[in-house]
Amino acid sequence: MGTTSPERILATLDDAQRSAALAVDGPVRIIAVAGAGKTRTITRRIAYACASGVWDPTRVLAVTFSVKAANEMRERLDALQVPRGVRASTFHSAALRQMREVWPDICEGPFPDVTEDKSALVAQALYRFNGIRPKEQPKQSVYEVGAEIDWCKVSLITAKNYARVCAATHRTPPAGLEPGQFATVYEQYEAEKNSRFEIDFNDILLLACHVLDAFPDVAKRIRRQIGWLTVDEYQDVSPLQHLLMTRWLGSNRNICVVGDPAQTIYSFAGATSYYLEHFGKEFAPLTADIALNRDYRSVSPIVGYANRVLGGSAQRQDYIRLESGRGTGSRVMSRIYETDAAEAQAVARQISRILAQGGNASDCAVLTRVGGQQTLVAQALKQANIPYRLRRNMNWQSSALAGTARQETAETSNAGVEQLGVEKGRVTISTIHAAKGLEYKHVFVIGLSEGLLPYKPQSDDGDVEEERRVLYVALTRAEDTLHLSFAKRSDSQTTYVRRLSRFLQ
Ligand SMILES: Nc1ncnc2c1ncn2[C@@H]1O[C@H](COP(=O)(O)OP(=O)(O)OP(=O)(O)O)[C@@H](O)[C@H]1O
Repeated sequence: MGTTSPERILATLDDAQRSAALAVDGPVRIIAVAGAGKTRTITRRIAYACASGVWDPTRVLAVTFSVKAANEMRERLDALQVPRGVRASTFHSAALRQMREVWPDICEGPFPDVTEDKSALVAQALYRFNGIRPKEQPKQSVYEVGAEIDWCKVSLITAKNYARVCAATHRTPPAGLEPGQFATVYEQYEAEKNSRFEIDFNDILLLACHVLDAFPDVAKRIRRQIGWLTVDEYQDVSPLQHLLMTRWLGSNRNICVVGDPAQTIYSFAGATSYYLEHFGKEFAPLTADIALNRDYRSVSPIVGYANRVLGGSAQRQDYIRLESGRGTGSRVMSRIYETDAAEAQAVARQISRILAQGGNASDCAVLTRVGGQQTLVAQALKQANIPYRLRRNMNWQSSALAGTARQETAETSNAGVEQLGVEKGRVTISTIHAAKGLEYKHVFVIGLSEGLLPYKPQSDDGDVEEERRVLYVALTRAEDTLHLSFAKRSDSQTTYVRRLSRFLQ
């Protein structure tokens, strides 16, 4: 395979992207709005530094949060003919690989198994606490307790500290438990896991932090493999991931972070844009601090709409205004329907029209706040003989482990493909969270009413702000046309009338 010349690698970058790619030493922050080409910029920065001989490819690590994003990065690096030694992976798979590699030097026994069934551990922990047999534990409680244990771990909160954190932050434990009771269940979970000689996903990172702290020789070996570290989606880093990042670096300052504070949509799971915002202080002085504000993805009416949604925020000073990198296009369409079924059928009709005009099904996406909204849309597309696939986000952390059979998102599809031919593909019906990082020519965002977006009118301002960012992520997936809608009632029998989402008023 030939190599691409350093200058050719930079050829398709604009001035701001180019200056980010040229800053190959020391701490670099790139704040990029949606569609600003951050993936393009960081992959070309890596390719340029390797091709020009400044970086040793075998010591380059780029981490991101999902298997999908890591695969995408690897594909782009391959396309740029970056030497194989460059690693693009998730935090979890990078840490797991390191731990498996060094384990024989620090421990006699085998490396523990990564648990395949966290719910079983949680159900067992609840059983030890309340005496209800694991199989009879309410599924919702098991899910919520599992999510809270994850949140504690990524937030670096131990069972011992949990009650204090709840008191200080007015946090309510899940499943009707008191803080002290939840702490007991959390302890039981840890005990059950240890007794099975298993670790969970967060333990991989906790273990890596511990090994890097406690075994200086091993730490030196791991750090030698990470000469240049790039962290993508840095607005979604958790305190645990940040801790690991600092342990990987040691005294090394070759760190590049890239992210968008307006796309933080995982705060509920412990992610925080704090580290992106404070990177300048933490790693001062920075070699480069670059803002990419040109959206190359969306036509200007969509960019204008996304700016309006962010502009309505009390935190708008934290977000960067988008500039359109493309010309003008169709205006954003907004519609109100009588019922959810009418909304779904209208979306199917509009997609039929796009297809009749020669469009591809794979260029269309219907985005929903929650998975439950997808059934009616799927039925309507099926009735209209339009092939589709469903994307739902699984637990975002368990999706972060590459090299297992796990998929980034749960995907199912209907069998109508032969109607259109494979080359015309399928319409994507996706939750907004699962569509993060993706782009489609035609996007339909449905259910834009109070209660659905923002999801459940929430009392906490922080939660509502996160919902605004979720909407922003949805809007900025669209390239050419954007269709917004909501239905007044869930069905014709319901008397409760929904109101338009506050974000669109
Ligand atoms: N300099 C450029 N010139 C032309 N097109 C560009 C340029 N930079 C990026 N693009 C295009 O803009 C779109 C978005 O780029 P990319 O997927 O790299 O963005 P991103 O910043 O990672 O997106 P997001 O954060 O919204 O997920 C892509 O279609 C890409 O090809």
